[in-house]
Amino acid sequence: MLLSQRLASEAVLAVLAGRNLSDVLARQRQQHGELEPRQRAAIQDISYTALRHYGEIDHVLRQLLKRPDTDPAVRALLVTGVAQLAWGRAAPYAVVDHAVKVASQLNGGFAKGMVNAVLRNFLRQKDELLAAAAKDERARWNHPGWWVAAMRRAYPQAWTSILRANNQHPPMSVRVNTRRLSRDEYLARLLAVGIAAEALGSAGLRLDKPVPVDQLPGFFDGLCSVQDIGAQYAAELLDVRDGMRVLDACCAPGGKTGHLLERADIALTGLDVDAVRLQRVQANLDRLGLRATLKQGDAAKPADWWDGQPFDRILADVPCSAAGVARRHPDIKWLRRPEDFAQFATQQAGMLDALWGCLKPGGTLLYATCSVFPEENQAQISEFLQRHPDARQRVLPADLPASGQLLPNDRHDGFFYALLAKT
Ligand SMILES: C[S@@+](CC[C@H](N)C(=O)[O-])C[C@H]1O[C@@H](n2cnc3c(N)ncnc32)[C@H](O)[C@@H]1O
Repeated sequence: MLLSQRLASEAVLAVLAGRNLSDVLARQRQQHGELEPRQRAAIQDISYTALRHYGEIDHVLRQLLKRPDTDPAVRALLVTGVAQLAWGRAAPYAVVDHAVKVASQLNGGFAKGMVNAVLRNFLRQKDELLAAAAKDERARWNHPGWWVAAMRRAYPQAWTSILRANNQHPPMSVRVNTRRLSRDEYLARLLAVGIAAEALGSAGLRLDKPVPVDQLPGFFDGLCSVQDIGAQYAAELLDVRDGMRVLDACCAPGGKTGHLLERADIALTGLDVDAVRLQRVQANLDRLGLRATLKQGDAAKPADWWDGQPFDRILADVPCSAAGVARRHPDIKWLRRPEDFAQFATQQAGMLDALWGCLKPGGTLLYATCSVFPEENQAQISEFLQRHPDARQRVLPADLPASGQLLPNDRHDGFFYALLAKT
């Protein structure tokens, strides 16, 4: 556990310094080839728990630390230690003992005694400290105050359930490759190996409990993909038909690309600005036995990659704050800044405007984000409609909220969809 605690605290330190948790964990795995699967799982578990509860932990540490200028590496070690003591399964004495050993390796070990004292004080006063944290808004909701305020403004009824959902463990869902077998046939195969699931949507199954992908029957042979139920609406909404020319404009890692190709025999171009992420799209298509033309390029600059032949359908699954999937990436809550939204909005508007020019009259563009912030969603679309008199926003099918805004819950993540028809 010593190495797991050290690497988890280093991951939290990196996130608090502004880095993306998935990237940091991936880098650690490359650098520490010796890590066993259970250690990798422990590092992920500790760092995710620490960031899920960071508002509370930060509040607790402000009470326990005498000096506000604690060394950041030592503080990150305390953050992970408190997370383990409050929400972990490891024996408290082992957590404290190992944290002290990690501290002895940091900067000459000056903080050993302090780490020991702070963690023991936390154990002694845990209930009172957590009760005090529950009275502070940032700590109680484990979100930055500006985020809490924004959700309250945008969703006067639902804001508490959104924030609560963001702090829960996400559900795991699969999409059945219906070119190979039906949803119900795959459900029977899951049940046969003891994996219980509920059918949702035309190809979706939400598992009662997450499982490693290698336990999913036929996963490596392309019988299914792991994909949130909310994300599975995209391909359904775009309503692709045999023979259509389709552009998946921000396609990596290819979750929706695969789904579009499973639904009809289409000529699909998958575009992404990130060449490394495009390799994952190809790997996903290979696993599913599907084909697309993949191109690296900027969706806002069609002149660099477009042959001038208009598309019947365009999926614009644009980069966004990812606030709707914060429970899958708990670092997001602490990495985003209010000023990021103006930048996202400018980028999204640039892509939408450019992609609109690539769509056939009579064609449809689906704008999608995994966000719950209105400025990236309907506000963005309302401005787009002002700029483009040849665009109409279509009514969504009745099984989706009329607003297009899916909020995170126990069935799916938070997503936004707007279907735009070109007259
Ligand atoms: C939300 S993700 C797409 C997820 C994908 N559609 C799926 O279902 O698996 C957004 C993607 O947009 C890509 N991206 C960011 N800026 C871009 C740009 N200017 N042009 C094209 N792709 C871009 C990112 O690399 C990222 O892969």
